[in-house]
Amino acid sequence: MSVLVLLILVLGFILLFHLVHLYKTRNAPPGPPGLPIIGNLHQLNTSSWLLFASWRQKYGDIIHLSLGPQPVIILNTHKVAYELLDKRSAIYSDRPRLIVATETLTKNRLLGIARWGERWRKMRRAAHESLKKEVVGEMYGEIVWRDAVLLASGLRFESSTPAENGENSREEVTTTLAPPTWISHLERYTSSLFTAIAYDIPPIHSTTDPLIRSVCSLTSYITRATYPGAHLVEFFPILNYLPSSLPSPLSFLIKWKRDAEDAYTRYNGAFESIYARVEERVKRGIEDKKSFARTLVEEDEKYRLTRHEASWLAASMFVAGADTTANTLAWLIVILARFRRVQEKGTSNADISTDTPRLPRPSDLPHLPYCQAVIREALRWRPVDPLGLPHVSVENDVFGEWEIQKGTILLPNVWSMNRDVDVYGPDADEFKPERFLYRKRGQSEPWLREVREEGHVNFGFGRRICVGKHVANLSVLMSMVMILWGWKVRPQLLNPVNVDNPSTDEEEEEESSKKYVEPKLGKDDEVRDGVVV
Ligand code: HEM
Repeated sequence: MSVLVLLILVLGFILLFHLVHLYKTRNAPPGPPGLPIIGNLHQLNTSSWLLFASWRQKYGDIIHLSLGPQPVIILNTHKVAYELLDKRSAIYSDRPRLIVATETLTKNRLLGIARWGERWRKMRRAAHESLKKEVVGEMYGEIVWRDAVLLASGLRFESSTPAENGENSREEVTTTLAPPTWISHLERYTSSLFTAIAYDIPPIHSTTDPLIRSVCSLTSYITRATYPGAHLVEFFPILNYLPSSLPSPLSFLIKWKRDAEDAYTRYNGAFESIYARVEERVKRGIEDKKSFARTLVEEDEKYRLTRHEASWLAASMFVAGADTTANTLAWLIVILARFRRVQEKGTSNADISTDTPRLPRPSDLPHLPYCQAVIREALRWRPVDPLGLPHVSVENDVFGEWEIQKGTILLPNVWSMNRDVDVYGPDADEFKPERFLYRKRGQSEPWLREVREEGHVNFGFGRRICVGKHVANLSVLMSMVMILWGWKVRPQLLNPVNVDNPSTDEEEEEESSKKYVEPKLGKDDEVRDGVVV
């Protein structure tokens, strides 16, 4: 009898919860129906951007979902994203409450996931002023160049075999790198670059350097912790009140807390001590190159950051920059290997026309429109952040005929926006750098088209737009140009003949390219734990 009463009570509660939910969302934008309590949680998968894009036909540009009690809105087009996230950014610039990643692991001091408020504003201002387009080239151009040289030359030292010298003075070398190796080169490069930008520390040469491991481990901890469904406590915040030491068998309920608190102590110690070293050098008047941390120390009166905030802000640079940039470069390598024509055009654009062959310099980059177009197209075509970063509304709002409740999570579907045929035309799915180029009458060389936000939305929106986008563009372009200048990138051969088939005959080349292992460009194989793909 009592079991029956309990069952009726539970079912009654579920029904009541569902009715309240339906009432609250009666004016929300359209979306797929969900189940009581869990809403649409069961429909999410590891490439939800594809699912959301497919829902566009049925429900439209703006779609409402419920993840448990959490209202979520998917923005599938530029138009709705600009209307809400750009034009109304005073309402839509908070981040979701993340008990593990934001509150416990980073104490709300990591800029990318910090909640909207006074601390975020202070940190954002300091970051914005030190990473503006006008200062980036001048402050970090040399560091970016040095690390790009190290990346291109570093690729040479694994299983390199000198080939016959060509007629020109460049020695030709063939290197075969398995994916984990070339990807770890990219990770070494971006960790080295962004720790140098943050603190002006010497370049890191080894892929197994402890600093690299630590940067990668924090980034992957955060990306895993921010993925929806990663921790039960995000759906049941009451678990946050359990003491850190629960006896077994209940201790698993609180393991996330012990792990995140220990990790916070470790990372905080490392970030504060590296920042204190920069402070010490500034106080002693030691002349160093510019670095982000150095600017924060020198301008501390202006920005009014505590040391705790400043040291986490400096760390925010490499946490936000290293993984995104390494993955963008990884896609570029796949693209260069896959599209030979693109590589050839890029190489002739990067082979700077001087009489003496020399390494490309940052000052050459504005004169390489084809290479710039390749970067834009790579970001558009294979966004490393297909669902951007979530924004949260801080007020109730009305958009057209719909209501958007305070506390709603808005997910910009970058993937869908970057492939919108209404914006890019019927060839939106194709990799085509030429879409960003045009020719002036009477001139043979192409020019880079002026387009809004470089023709893609990978860097996000409104007041939370990527603060490091100018450094990202500079470093990705410099390193790609350096790789093109020094290397030919080829997929590994199934049959190791014709590595560099000099044939110019189209058909023969087409035939020989069938012997290459096609790099996988499937839609389902691209997820690497978390929000960065
Ligand atoms: C290709 C590389 C990169 C991509 C695709 C990328 C993308 C993004 C995106 C989508 C956001 C969130 C925007 C939004 O909320 O609407 C973001 C924020 C951010 N990015 Fe980047 N980023 C890249 C490189 C970098 C680099 C190199 C740095 C640092 C030097 C950096 C620093 C940041 C920071 C600090 C934030 C947080 C801003 C805030 O929340 O106020 N990013 N980035």
